[in-house]
Amino acid sequence: MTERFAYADDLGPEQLIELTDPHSGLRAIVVVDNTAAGPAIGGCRMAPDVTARECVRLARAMTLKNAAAGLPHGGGKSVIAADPKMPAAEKERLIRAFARAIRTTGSYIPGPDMGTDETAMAWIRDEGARSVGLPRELGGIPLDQTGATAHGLLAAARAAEAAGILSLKGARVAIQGYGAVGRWCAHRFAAAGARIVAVSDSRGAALLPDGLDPARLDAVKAGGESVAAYPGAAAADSGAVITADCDILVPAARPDVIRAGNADAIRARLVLEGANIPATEEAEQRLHARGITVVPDFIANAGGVICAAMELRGLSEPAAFETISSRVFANTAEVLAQAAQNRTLPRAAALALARRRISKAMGFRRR
Ligand SMILES: NC(=O)C1=CN([C@@H]2O[C@H](COP(=O)(O)OP(=O)(O)OC[C@H]3O[C@@H](n4cnc5c(N)ncnc54)[C@H](OP(=O)(O)O)[C@@H]3O)[C@@H](O)[C@H]2O)C=CC1
Ligand SMILES: O=C(O)CCC(=O)C(=O)O
Repeated sequence: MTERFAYADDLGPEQLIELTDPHSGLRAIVVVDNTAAGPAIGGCRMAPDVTARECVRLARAMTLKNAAAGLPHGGGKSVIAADPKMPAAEKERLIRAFARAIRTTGSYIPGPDMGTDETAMAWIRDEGARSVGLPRELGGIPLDQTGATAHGLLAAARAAEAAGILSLKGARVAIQGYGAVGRWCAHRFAAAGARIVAVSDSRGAALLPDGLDPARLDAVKAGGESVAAYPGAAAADSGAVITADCDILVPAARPDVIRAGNADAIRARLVLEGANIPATEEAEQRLHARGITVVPDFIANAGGVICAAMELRGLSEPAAFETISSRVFANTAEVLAQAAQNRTLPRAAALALARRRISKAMGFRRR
């Protein structure tokens, strides 16, 4: 029996649920990690190669993220094992089957994540389940369409700038992933005076030391091509972005892309974790030893879930965005200051911050 509880520790997970439906072909996992602070919020991911372990790790990242951001929410996550690029009608059928299956799975509220978007959240709501990150027409603040997470990542960069790590103006930025998070990062960092020197998607990368224009990147993607087709840029493998010559690296795609095997080749001075769990523990330690600052995922990419929580409370879009920048800036500043003072990794400082809040919330529970 013990192998059934291989993931359990002092925080969770409270629930790990496998969902299958032979009729629709649904195969999904929901993990509700910890609900001491309130109902669990976390994205619903669709990818062909997701695992239960990945979902457990992602749900834990949400527990830490929501606590660090001071939200009255616990952490959860769900993964649907399927190709997100399947025909639209098939995808809608699968998401709707997922929604029907989670109507009774307790305390979990999904939002958009890799392979899902605002429309998917609307289908979930339409099937009678809860969801956040809804289209405006349903009273939502569409967090992917508005770039909520990138807004927070820029605030994290500004906090790093205030801590004297680098200057944003003229900084060379490399971004892995050109979806909801990566694309908006390109736009926001470029607007803040940085230069986007490398970008990738699932099919390849584009590198241009003089700078890629986000509007042209959008046009390339809108034409159905990979960013690697950007006119005048050097095309490379998707992975090339990780070790590109840059000042700021923003991984904004898959887990564990920064690992022992490539950590020593990273040339950035600042890594802002836009993706969830993009670096292994060993890799973060190696980067720290080389003087590279890593702002951990659950601090840097909290913009999306802050937006989702503000939507649930009926706040306006400008108020939600103001909350994102102030909370992500303050948390990043605090984590960097604590890490410098205690000579620890920023992740260690961030964990201490989040765990303090979770412990307090858990202290109010019946024993
Ligand atoms: N959406 C949000 O608000 C939030 C998302 N995150 C995290 O950010 C990450 C990205 O999410 P999101 O932007 O929503 O996802 P999307 O599905 O919108 O976009 C994912 C992007 O990653 C690209 N991609 C997939 N595999 C690879 C690969 N192996 N190498 C390079 N690029 C790849 C995709 O390529 P292609 O364009 O070819 O499909 C696409 O451009 C995830 O880790 C997610 O959990 C974190 C906080 C909030
Ligand atoms: O609810 C959301 O979609 C955003 C939260 C999320 O999944 C994340 O931050 O990874």
